[in-house]
Parts: sequence; structure tokens; C-alpha cells
Amino acid sequence: MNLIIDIGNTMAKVALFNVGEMVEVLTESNQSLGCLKALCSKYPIEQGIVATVIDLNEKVLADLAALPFPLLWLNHQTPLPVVNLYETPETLGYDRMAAVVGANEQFPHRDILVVDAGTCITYEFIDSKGQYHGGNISPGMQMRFKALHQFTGRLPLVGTDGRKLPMGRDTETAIRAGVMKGMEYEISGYIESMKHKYPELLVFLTGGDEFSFDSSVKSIIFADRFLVLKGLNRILNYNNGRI
Ligand SMILES: Nc1ncnc2c1ncn2[C@@H]1O[C@H](COP(=O)(O)OP(=O)(O)O)[C@@H](O)[C@H]1O
Ligand SMILES: CC(C)(COP(=O)(O)O)[C@@H](O)C(=O)NCCC(=O)O
Ligand SMILES: [K+]
Repeated sequence: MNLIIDIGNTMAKVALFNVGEMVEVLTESNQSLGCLKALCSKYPIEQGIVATVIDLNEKVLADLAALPFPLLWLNHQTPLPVVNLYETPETLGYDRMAAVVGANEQFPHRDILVVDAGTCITYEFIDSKGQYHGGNISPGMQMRFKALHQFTGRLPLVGTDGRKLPMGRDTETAIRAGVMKGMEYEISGYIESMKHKYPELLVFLTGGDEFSFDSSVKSIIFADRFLVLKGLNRILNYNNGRI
């Protein structure tokens, strides 16, 4: 069995895969992978992979070093099942690469846009030849709410809970709509503009931020919350015997 660890700027996601099947998944703090010990005693794990976009603290590093099986640290030198055309592979966040590897595994000969809505919203494009071209980095939902509060004199910190209107009628709904409708229009805009260039485009939506889509593009969207984990599992299997 494979241990898959995706450490983001907000949350760590840890999953167990038995060949291609995810048998368990946990979301927890990215400051203490407390679940590792329990998982190691619960499953016969043979190997693991870690992708992190943050510097890990000493405790997490020690816990990972103590794992009793080979661990692949995903980086710019790791062999990949797709072509990486990103011009700065050494600065790429490999959660982004894992997301397209996961999408490409499901639809290997399609042009795909992956939208990952987490701390940041990232937009990744991989073409039908399996070439990852890169994409864009945009503020995530919580970052938008926090920024409006932190960088203004009087705006309150607003969250997703509460009245949702297309156009705000008071300070709270104005901020909530500005963030949530802004994200939806941004995402729809990317999809619409990319569909002109790639008419057969498929779209994956992943990441921890759930939000409804009531725009016309819903038909070509595949929601797959575990896309990064699936991509990491594929990369680990692709490197079998090389760890
Ligand atoms: N248990 C949780 N704790 C914190 N945020 C959560 C949780 N579950 C979902 N979220 C939402 O998911 C977002 C984090 O999504 P995720 O894709 O894990 O981010 P990242 O990969 O950037 O760490 C947060 O911004 C928050 O809105
Ligand atoms: C863009 C990101 C912060 C997204 O991370 P996340 O939202 O998953 O925490 C991460 O992929 C990253 O640190 N990237 C490095 C810069 C780059 O990808 O070019
Ligand atoms: K992520």
C-alpha cells in the first residue's frame, strides 16, 4: 500500500492507496502529521510520497524520517509521467503538478484545465499530448476575506456563512458576494476563454473550498476533491523501484 501526503499552505491531506484505490483519507494540520503513527500500525504500507509547498517544522520532519518504508520527496528532479514545460521547475509547487498528473491519468488524451481552490486558487493547463504548460495563481477564498479585513480601515472579517446575494445589500453581503461571486466569475472566465482555444477542453475542480457553481459551464466540470492525492499516487507508482 502507498502512503500519500500532500502538505498545503492551510491543510495537510494524507491518504492510503491500495494500487489505484484510495482506501482512507484524512485532512489535518500541516504543523503536526499526528495521524502517521496510527496509519502505519493500521495498514501494511510499503512506500510513500510527500509533496509540500511549505517548509516543514522539526517535528514533522522527524516523524517523516522515522517512517519504516521508503519515502519519495517530490521535487523538480522527480521523474514524471507527463512532460513538464514549466520554465522554473525548481520553484513550481508540486501540488500543482500532481493535480494535472491526476487529471491526465483519468483523461490522458484531452486538453484539461484544473482549478484547485485552496489557500490559493491555482489554474493548471495540460494538453492532449500530456504536456503541462503551467497556469495561474490567484488568492483563495479565505485569503480574499482576510485581505478585505486586513487591508482596510473598517471592513469586518466575513465568512461564507450567511445570506448570499448576487449583489450585496449591506456590508456583509457586499463582502461575501464580492469574494464568492468574484471567484465564480473568475473561474468561469478562465473556462470560457480557454474553451475558445481548446473547444474539447475538460475542467476539473478540486481543493478544500467547496462552492456551488450556478453558471453555464457546469456541464464540463468534474469535481474531484482528491485529484492531487491521486496524482501523487500515480507519480509514486511511476517511480516504483527508483526510491
Ligand atoms: N478542516 C478544515 N480546516 C481549515 N480549512 C478547511 C477545512 N476543510 C476545508 N477547509 C477549507 O479549505 C481550504 C483549504 O483547502 P486545501 O485545498 O486543503 O488548501 P491547501 O492545499 O492550500 O492547504 C481552506 O481555505 C478552507 O476554506
Ligand atoms: C501556488 C501555491 C501556493 C498553491 O499552494 P496551496 O494553495 O495548495 O497551498 C503552491 O503551489 C506554491 O507554493 N507554488 C510555488 C510557485 C509556483 O508554483 O510557481
Ligand atoms: K492544494
